[in-house]
Amino acid sequence: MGTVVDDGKKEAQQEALQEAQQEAHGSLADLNPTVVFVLGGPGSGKGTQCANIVEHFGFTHLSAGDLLRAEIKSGSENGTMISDMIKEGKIVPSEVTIKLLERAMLENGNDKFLIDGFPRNEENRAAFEDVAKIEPSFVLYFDCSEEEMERRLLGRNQGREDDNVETIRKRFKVFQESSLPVIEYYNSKGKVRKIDARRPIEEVYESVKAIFAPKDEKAD
Ligand SMILES: Nc1ncnc2c1ncn2[C@@H]1O[C@H](COP(=O)(O)OP(=O)(O)OP(=O)(O)O)[C@@H](O)[C@H]1O
Ligand SMILES: Nc1ccn([C@H]2C[C@H](O)[C@@H](COP(=O)(O)O)O2)c(=O)n1
Repeated sequence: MGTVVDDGKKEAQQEALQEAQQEAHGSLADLNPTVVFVLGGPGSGKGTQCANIVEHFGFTHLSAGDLLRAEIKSGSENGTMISDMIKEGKIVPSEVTIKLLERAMLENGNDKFLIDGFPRNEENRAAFEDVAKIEPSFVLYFDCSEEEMERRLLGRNQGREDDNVETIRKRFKVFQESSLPVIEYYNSKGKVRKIDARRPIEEVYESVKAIFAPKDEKAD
């Protein structure tokens, strides 16, 4: 049985979700955007490859992690909670992340989005489906070994508070336990395009390109 505090928190989360639903029905449904989810372990190269796709295929890149970090910087009332969760490698409640994604999509003006690092768990996936009523066209999955991802993250040098060995290992565990089941879910629907992300950046991009531009079409 939940405590009064738990119940209050759940109620607030539900209210926030409902609010997001109301906003979304009117507008995201009208926009009816093309969405590609970009998933893979921390440091698998999602952001790096998204930058290439944006340049050649006219998508807008929305990184859930970047939106959450911007929310912390903005001084929002959720900032401390988001920051604490990111430092622990934990996944922020869906209603917070979905609101940020929704706002970013609606403000953007494009109708083709790469949504990077989302959905990160079943709660993210189900809540997004519920609120946005959007099915991804497909899911790009960058598959990489933990050893290689750790090497890349420790060399990333962007001053991220979660790029330290202790948090990186927690992020790997969360990826294994919570994010892989989401990839499995989409795989069972034939939506996953898996890419061997252990190779050099240019080689990985060759495989990415083949997915976005079928043989007889050329990227800009
Ligand atoms: N194929 C690659 N080979 C070697 N280094 C790479 C490759 N792809 C990306 N990198 C480097 O690895 C680091 C992590 O890449 P990137 O930020 O794109 O990963 P990510 O999957 O978006 O990570 P996160 O989920 O933590 O945000 C960066 O320093 C990037 O330059
Ligand atoms: N859907 C998401 C995406 C990200 N986060 C939090 C937890 C992650 O460890 C952190 C960094 O994400 P990244 O930039 O590595 O994709 O942001 C989340 O809670 N929910």
